[in-house]
Amino acid sequence: MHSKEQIGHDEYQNTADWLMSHTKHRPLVAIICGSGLGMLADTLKCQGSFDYSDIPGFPQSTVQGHAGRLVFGELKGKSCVCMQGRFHMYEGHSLLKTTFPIRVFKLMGVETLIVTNAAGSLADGLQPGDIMIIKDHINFLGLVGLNPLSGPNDDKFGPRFPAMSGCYDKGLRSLMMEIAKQMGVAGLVQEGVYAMVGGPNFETIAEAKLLHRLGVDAVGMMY
Ligand SMILES: O=P(O)(O)O[C@H]1O[C@H](CO)[C@@H](O)[C@H]1O
Ligand SMILES: Nc1nc2[nH]cnc2c(=O)[nH]1
Repeated sequence: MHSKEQIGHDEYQNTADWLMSHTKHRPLVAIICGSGLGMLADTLKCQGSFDYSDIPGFPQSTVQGHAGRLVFGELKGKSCVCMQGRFHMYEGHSLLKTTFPIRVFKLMGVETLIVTNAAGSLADGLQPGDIMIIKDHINFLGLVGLNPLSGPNDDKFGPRFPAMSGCYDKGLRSLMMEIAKQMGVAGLVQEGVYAMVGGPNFETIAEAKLLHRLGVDAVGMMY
């Protein structure tokens, strides 16, 4: 990492404490709503929401279609927190800032993180509008050293050298497939490999061909 930026444990804790003192919800699940999925948060019951600009330490959303709001509430009886809008590196945020909310959620007791995003499909058989469940990823930024985990390690958040072989939970992936079958939309859902690039430009034709040959099924700009 070339940036010397660091965020101390206290800063994450301050934000987590502020949120916990401003909501009665104690979510175990966090959902990041990508482009086009913000309306999911509007369906939560017993809602309480905060504009990112009112939350101490939180970065700000600058992308159209990302409301910039943290919504707490119940989804099918489960307490959860939804990000209506995420932070991207192409907006000018450091990678540490793009991932800031995740560590805050961890400190609030969240155990399951569901990430969603808009992406470009490269796989044969993956049509615009289909849903791809991420089974593995290629982090092109990480491969060249641009990683939010670079810098001094905070052991309270995890080990210095985290294993990545099981980072997308198999049980949750199977559950999602099962639910798609029950809903009669299994034909629109498949598993695949996601690649993260910096954006904000979409890929050239040559880049898309290269990614496809490398085994990438969908490409996007979310970390
Ligand atoms: O759902 P999000 O994160 O916005 O994902 C994708 O959609 C936007 C481009 O259309 C980019 O922000 C890209 O990252
Ligand atoms: N990089 C990238 N991000 C996207 N977000 C939505 N579509 C795309 C795409 O085709 N490429």
